[in-house]
Amino acid sequence: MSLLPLVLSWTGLGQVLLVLGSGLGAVVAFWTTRLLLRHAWYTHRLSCFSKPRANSWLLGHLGQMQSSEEGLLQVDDLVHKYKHSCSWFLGPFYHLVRLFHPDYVKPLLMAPASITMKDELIYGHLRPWLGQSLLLCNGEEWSRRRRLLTPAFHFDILKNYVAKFNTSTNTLHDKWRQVVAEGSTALEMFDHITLMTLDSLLKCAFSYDSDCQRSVSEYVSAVVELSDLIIERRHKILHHWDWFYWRTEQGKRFRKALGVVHGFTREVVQKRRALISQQTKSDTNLTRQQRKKDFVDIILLSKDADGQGLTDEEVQAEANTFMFAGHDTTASAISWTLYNLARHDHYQDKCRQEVMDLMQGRDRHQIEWEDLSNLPFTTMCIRESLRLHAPVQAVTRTYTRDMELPGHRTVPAGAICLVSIYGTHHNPAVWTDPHEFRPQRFDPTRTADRPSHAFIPFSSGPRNCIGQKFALAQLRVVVALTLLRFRLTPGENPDLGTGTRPGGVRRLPQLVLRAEGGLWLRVEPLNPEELEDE
Ligand code: HEM
Repeated sequence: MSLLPLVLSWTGLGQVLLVLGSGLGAVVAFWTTRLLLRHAWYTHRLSCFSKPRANSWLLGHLGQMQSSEEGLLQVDDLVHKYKHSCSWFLGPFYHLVRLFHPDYVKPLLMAPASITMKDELIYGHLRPWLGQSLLLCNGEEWSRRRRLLTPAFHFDILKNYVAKFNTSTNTLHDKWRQVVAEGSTALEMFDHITLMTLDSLLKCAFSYDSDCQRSVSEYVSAVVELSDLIIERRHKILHHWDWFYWRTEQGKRFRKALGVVHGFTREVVQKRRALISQQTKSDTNLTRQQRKKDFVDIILLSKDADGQGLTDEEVQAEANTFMFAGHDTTASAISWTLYNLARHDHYQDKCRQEVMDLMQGRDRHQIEWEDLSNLPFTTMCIRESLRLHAPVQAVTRTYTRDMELPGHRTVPAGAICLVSIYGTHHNPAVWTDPHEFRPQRFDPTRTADRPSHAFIPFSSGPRNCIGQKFALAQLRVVVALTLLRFRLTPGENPDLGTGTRPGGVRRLPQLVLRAEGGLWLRVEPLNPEELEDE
């Protein structure tokens, strides 16, 4: 065999490789130059903001942000030092402005939705689960959906949910009594309360009684799994790359849980659509009214001015979002409120007295819609807890045009604005002793004492939380019924001997604010024999 063809083919291959190599080199050089120029441009445009010390001119603050107690203490330091805002960058890729003063936050949150975008860095991983839903879409598409969904959160609809909140809370309390009777001294709040919020959301969204507080529900387990996996994905930089993620163990688990959740929602929506069209054929006023009973019904029937409604896929996306956005956030808010009341027994007693006065003369513990506005002090405690332990720590936005802020500072179009709810709620320029639990701050006669955007647990402006009235109603029902039936005191994780120490917990900012090792409280039934009958 002659060596000549082999040598020739190697030479040819060498040439091909040389051409490919130089082509690839040119592409890499082009993109690197582009990235560095972009980096230089943003660095220049953001120089009007103070910049905390970075790791290097290229890596910036990469690796400095932590999802832990230390991360929150770091925000406290930034707020203390920079008062309103600072710039921050993660390698040459992401350029951020961190904002933590009401005067700086306000122009951004109040900007028209048409120029406001949700950035993919924070929200992108939710897309496979929630699709192009209200939480994630932008521009005209967002406006259309918000118009179609707003009726589902009207007072007249929320009223109907209050009975469901009572029922789910009763189940929670039955479980607590049982666990206490079996000898447990302390309970982990998040586990119990997350199941309770999922239980009530399933009732409100789909009229579905999952019994998930007492038995394992495949759907509920899948929702919890998806929430956990999203947090895990955020922390692993390689997992941000879709192609890689879907091949990992976690990616496969995510897909499996997604199958369960999407399958459930699809089935409910399709069955309900069929039921509605069947009922439309035999249309009477009665059937019309019966139909408008849960979230899926309402959004299936919702129509634009031009008579267009949402498709089945769009309804599914919104129902998934309702479950996602509603369960962890409300569970966090309820858990932290109970924790704060456990640590301040004089406020707990005062709230309990308020609820007992309200219940006087009634033969059963049932909070009605009309009662919600008659719990002023309890509501103040809830608001103060939402300030001190805001479930959502920050929201991020980008803008399609430059945004003017006080002090002649400009955020250039495309830069990520990280609005720190935690920082704003703990800014000493706005709140005296911001780390103290003081419900009096929310005395209705004192609202004029603080700037309009000092308290933003539900964000603000056009993209604020559509579910805030729903959440506040549920919070009041759960807190009121809990105080009627139980005395709360700080407890300890029996396995670790840590948890809710008198000195406080280590906070854990994930998708929502949680506590490392859980939030442990002692729950002591107040009138066991009377409550057995409920
Ligand atoms: C205490 C409980 C809650 C808190 C603290 C909370 C907080 C928030 C925040 C901060 C946002 C803005 C997110 C962003 O801009 O990226 C938001 C948006 C949203 N929330 Fe809530 N939320 C709560 C409960 C709920 C509930 C119960 C639902 C539904 C049942 C819900 C549904 C939504 C939706 C759909 C959006 C997106 C609105 C839009 O972009 O137009 N939330 N929430």
